[in-house]
Amino acid sequence: MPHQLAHHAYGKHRVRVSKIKRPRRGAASTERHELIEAAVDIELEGGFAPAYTDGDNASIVATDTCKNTVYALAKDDPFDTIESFGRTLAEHFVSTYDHITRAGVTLHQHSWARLLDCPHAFTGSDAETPTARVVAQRGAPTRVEAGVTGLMIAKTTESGFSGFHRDAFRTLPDTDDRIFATELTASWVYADQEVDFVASRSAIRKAMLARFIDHYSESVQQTLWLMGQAALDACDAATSITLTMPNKHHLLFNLAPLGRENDNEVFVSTDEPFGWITGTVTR
Ligand SMILES: O=c1[nH]c(=O)c2[nH]c(=O)[nH]c2[nH]1
Repeated sequence: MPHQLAHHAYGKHRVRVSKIKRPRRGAASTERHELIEAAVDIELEGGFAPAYTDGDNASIVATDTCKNTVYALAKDDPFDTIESFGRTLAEHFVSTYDHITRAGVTLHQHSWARLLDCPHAFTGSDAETPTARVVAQRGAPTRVEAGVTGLMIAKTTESGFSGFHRDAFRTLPDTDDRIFATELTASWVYADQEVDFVASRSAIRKAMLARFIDHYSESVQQTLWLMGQAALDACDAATSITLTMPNKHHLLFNLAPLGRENDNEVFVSTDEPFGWITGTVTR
């Protein structure tokens, strides 16, 4: 046979599920609710090759069934965190179906924060998104990663970029005072599953943000390295962390033709192209 199916996986993406949790039941207007919401991606690997190569669907757990599984288990599981719910889902697929060898579940949380002190009203924000990725694999421990994406951070000084490589194509001047703006994506791996996911997430987020502002940044690369170390120092349960920090350039606008000085005050923000900087820190 001239061709081989080198890799195959399938599942359902963007299954949007929300759950009202009612820790204390009471009258409708006073009962205190929690609202958790996520978009879930499911990817299954295993003995599905005949569906691709022979048109034999017998082994296929339909992507529609994958979708239904999310809602059924959202009912059965406490859905305390995206990490714990992701683990329930991933382990369900591997333990229920003999021919599924690996289930990857990725969750993006839509955060709802309580509106004033109302027991049943919330405000939402789509920017900073907590994430989780859980991989259950037959014969191996389940791997839980947690993270965040879309976390916008900026500082308006205490950042420069100088001394970088000189050659014929370099035009960027050295600077010792610039805007440092980025949209942080980070994900960290837990050593085992007996982790307080809420406390660990909070400690890592706080440590990364505190480190972002506690030094003069020589480059995005240096700050990424410092933030990664701070995250691991803040959470014994995390073994490694990957950060991605696009450089959201704010370029000094040339006001001279308009008869004005620009004393590091007026910038043009550009989306593209952007600097792309990533790194993984381990113990
Ligand atoms: O912090 C930075 N790192 C770079 O690698 C780089 N390259 C660039 O043009 N500006 C910056 N800034």
